[in-house]
Amino acid sequence: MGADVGSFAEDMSGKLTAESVWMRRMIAWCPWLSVDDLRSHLALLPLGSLILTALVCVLTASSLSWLVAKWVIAGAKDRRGRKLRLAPGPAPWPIVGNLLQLQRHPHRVLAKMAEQYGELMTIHMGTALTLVVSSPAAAKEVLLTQGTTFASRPLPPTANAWSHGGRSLGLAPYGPLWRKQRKIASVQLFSPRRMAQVDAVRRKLTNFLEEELLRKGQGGAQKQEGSLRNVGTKEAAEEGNGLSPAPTPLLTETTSSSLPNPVAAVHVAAGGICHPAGNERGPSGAAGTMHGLQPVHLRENLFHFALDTLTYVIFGSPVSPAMQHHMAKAIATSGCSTSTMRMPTRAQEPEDGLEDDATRRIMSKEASLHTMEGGKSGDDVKDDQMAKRFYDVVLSMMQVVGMVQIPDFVPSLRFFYRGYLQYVRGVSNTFRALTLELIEKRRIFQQNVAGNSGSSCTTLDHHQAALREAGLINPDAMVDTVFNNLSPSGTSTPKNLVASTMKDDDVVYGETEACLLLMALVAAGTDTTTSTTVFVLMELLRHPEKMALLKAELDEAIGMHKVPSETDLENLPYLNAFLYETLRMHSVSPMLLPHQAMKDAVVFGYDVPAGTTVLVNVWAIMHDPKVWSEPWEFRPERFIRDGLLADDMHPDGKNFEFFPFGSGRRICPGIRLALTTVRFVVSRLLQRFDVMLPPGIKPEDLDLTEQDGLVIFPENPMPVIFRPRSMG
Ligand code: HEM
Repeated sequence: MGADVGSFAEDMSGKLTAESVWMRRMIAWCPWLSVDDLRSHLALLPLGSLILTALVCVLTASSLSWLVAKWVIAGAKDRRGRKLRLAPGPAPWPIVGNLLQLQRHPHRVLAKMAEQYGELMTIHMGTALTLVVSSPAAAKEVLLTQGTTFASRPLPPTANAWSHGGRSLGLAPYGPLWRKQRKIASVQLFSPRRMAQVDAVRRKLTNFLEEELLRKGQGGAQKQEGSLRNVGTKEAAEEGNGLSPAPTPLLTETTSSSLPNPVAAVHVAAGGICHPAGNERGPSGAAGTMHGLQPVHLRENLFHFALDTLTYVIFGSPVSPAMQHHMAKAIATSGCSTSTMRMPTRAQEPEDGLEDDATRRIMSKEASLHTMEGGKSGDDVKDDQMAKRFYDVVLSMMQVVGMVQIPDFVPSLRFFYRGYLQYVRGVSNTFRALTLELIEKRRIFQQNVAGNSGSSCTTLDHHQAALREAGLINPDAMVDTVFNNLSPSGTSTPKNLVASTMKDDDVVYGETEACLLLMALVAAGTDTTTSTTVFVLMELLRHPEKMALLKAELDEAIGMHKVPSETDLENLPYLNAFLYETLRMHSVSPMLLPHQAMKDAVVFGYDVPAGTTVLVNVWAIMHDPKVWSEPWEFRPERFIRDGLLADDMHPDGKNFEFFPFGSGRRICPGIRLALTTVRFVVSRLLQRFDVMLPPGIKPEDLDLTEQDGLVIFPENPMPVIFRPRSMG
């Protein structure tokens, strides 16, 4: 160092500038630096000082904003000027508050924060004061003890645009309109009578689902009429059903080794990487196949199943392409002349399972209950794509309404947001148009039933009779009661049967409100059930030994062939425990839907001003080691006591350690429908199939990380092989 300083002094002799003084100092402080080093880096000085200045500015700004925020929180006052005592929480940034921290997996981030700040925590979603609830006791307090105070919903611009100003059941503020919608839903959809209807149609639709999964697994083109109904049964063996018993494997087992990543290979085999919207296109390759069966993506198939169940009960008929096919078949086999009807065969279908355009036209024209001779239904092609359109619209809705949208909470940014809101309104309007289409078709159908007494087999009443007989038309759909007097154009306010029986008629309840109610039921009932079923299947695949236990329980109690009744399934401890454990691990609505304080309140000594958004982090509670031992372990056994399902562990909203459907006034009204549906589908699939991972994939390869949205779903769902058990 001495030499360096000496040479430096020589070089610089005679011009001892401020710069050289600075260099000397640097060398004195940092003995490892040489003069050459410093000279070569001299050019970087301006950049360095710029960065330093920026850093200082950022630090100063954040400290100041932190102080300001602290001051704002500490100084928050109520309307009477009284100083508020808010629950503690992380310091917010100016303008955006804590939003930037919540961009991915907000339920997990908030659970982590709650470890530091406690069961009640204040955060700022932009300018919106938000209370986060993360313990059973606090959840009970806000959802039950003070349930009325917190029963409302906040309505940020996205939700507002989606729900036409909060007129949709799930997003409506607590008040007369919500009460009326909820009551109509309870009486008209969730009544025991209607649930019996659901049970009947579910049995039928599950058969079709099984067929569809097998058809897709076989590559989508094999002829399989009636193939599955008998799979694995004695009758099948007698009939020589092509699949049973133990047919010769169609292909030698293929592994995905030609592709470097087995998981990627499987997605390719199942029709491409499964993007968030669930790519369910037909199989296109042999990688990942087993006994000639290819892996099938689950989301769209299960979604169609849930959608068909609901559209049958609500609008009178299923809408998925597969069901359109079955309806066409029912008409064709009913004795009606087929001269006007070209029956599509499965072999004609393109691999994605959607029929070609000509077939679509035929099916929508001839087979759909919505379409009658004389073709009043308008666009036939659109008709047959209805399920796809529902699927797209519900997924878009889950994404737009479910994600944390910064401008929702930052009014000053809304100007840049108008295009987005336009888009949300567009999605909502598409949904509404679809719903109105179904309502209109039902109206035409009913008019025809009333007015058509012709007996010709080419008239609609013949088709309808055939479909009724096949159980594919619902003679008593919910929409008939909700809209008992639809106008032909569907635009004027219908007289509403239900409305006239309700006491709180002070509320406007017209076509828009009725339509939004039906939309809410379809939206809330499809993706939730689908996602839960997918998570159950994924957990079964992740735990083969538990799948074996569950199969053994089903085999022993029900056998492989009997269609179980609801009571049969309700009484199976392991099946229910498995479902509950899945709901605990992967509650598809991890923070329920947001609630809102309707008036000033005090919770556990903390002030909660009117208008505060309340997020109940049920995911955090169901993963809290203080509440659940080893919460990260998947252990259905925790729900079983003395060999029976523990009766205080039901997700009916009474147990605040386990309430994936919420609790109190806004509890999910579809709880029973959801539980019976998932139970039934899972049981039927296990009775009929060996549900398997594609070759090369190990249980531990399964990634169940959640994809964010209003309803969460596995980000990378694994396609699955459904092998008829008779082949095993
Ligand atoms: C596994 C399936 C399901 C789960 C996990 C689930 C969960 C939930 C949750 C957590 C809420 C919010 C509760 C709250 O904010 O306190 C909710 C609300 C709702 N759910 Fe479900 N749900 C499921 C299936 C269904 C089904 C099948 C339907 C109907 C067809 C349905 C209809 C609704 C409606 C209409 C609401 C809004 C209730 C209101 O705001 O008053 N859900 N659901």
